Amino acid sequence: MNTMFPIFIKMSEISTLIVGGGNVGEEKLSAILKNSPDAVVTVVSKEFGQPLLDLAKDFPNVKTIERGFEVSDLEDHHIVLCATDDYNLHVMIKEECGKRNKIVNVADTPPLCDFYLGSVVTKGDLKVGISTNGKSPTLAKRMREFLEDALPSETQELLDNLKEIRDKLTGDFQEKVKQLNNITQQVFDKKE
Ligand SMILES: C[C@@]1(CC(=O)O)c2cc3[nH]c(cc4nc(cc5[nH]c(cc(n2)[C@H]1CCC(=O)O)[C@@](C)(CC(=O)O)[C@@H]5CCC(=O)O)C(CC(=O)O)=C4CCC(=O)O)c(CCC(=O)O)c3CC(=O)O
Ligand SMILES: NC(=O)C1=CN([C@@H]2O[C@H](COP(=O)(O)OP(=O)(O)OC[C@H]3O[C@@H](n4cnc5c(N)ncnc54)[C@H](O)[C@@H]3O)[C@@H](O)[C@H]2O)C=CC1
Repeated sequence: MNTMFPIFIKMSEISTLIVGGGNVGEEKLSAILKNSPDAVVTVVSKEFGQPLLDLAKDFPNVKTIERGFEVSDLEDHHIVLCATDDYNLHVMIKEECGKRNKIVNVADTPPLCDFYLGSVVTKGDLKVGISTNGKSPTLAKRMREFLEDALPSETQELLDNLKEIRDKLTGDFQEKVKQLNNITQQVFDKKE
């Protein structure tokens, strides 16, 4: 059983720290920015790979700091992603995050993670997050590809129409729920 609880975070409202600016750091930054171009991210790394620097330069809310990690780096951030090649550093960061009530992801060490990244299917405003409980990131990727193809291209139009209807509905909460359930029932019935 997958007991993780998925949430959708407004990455512009919180501050994220990535430790390590090599390949894995670039992959994690890229995953964040693909979803949330407005994310506020600081990357601290002894050295940076060129791909990360090339990516970061187009995003004013992404800051790169070229030096080793310092425990004080944790203070200004809500979530932390570790992507260095130093396992002992990751163990230390996990421990220091615990003391400060910060949540941490350690890319290649699931037991040190408080949260996992997921595969993400996006159709306009619709977003579906996928987790395999850490069992197979490759299956998560394949499921994303499958759902990207399967979801109808009119999904955004449907959402825009429903938003318009939702804004115009009157009556009490129960009545609105009933009307919206009826309307969406018709949409899904038509597809069968
Ligand atoms: C636990 C987790 C923690 C975390 O990173 O958050 C984790 C851990 C590990 N990943 C590893 C390897 C790979 N990861 C990918 C890809 C992705 N990995 C992602 C998430 C997660 N990866 C979290 C669990 C998610 C879940 O619950 O399913 C995705 C979904 C999201 C993202 O990273 O953005 C993204 C797909 C995005 C997309 O395309 O949709 C590929 C495939 C590829 O790149 O094509 C491979 C190689 C093939 C393979 O191994 O499967 C290894 C072994 C490292 C080694 O061998 O040394 C570990 C460590 C371990 O498992 O022990
Ligand atoms: N590259 C990949 O696709 C995968 C890598 N891994 C593992 O993930 C880890 C990272 O991989 P890569 O990103 O490829 O390595 P990398 O060597 O490209 O990047 C590691 C980065 O961490 C930085 N760093 C090291 N110590 C630091 C410290 N004390 N403070 C701040 N920054 C520090 C380095 O300067 C470097 O930029 C490795 O342990 C690797 O085995 C696991 C799965 C896949």
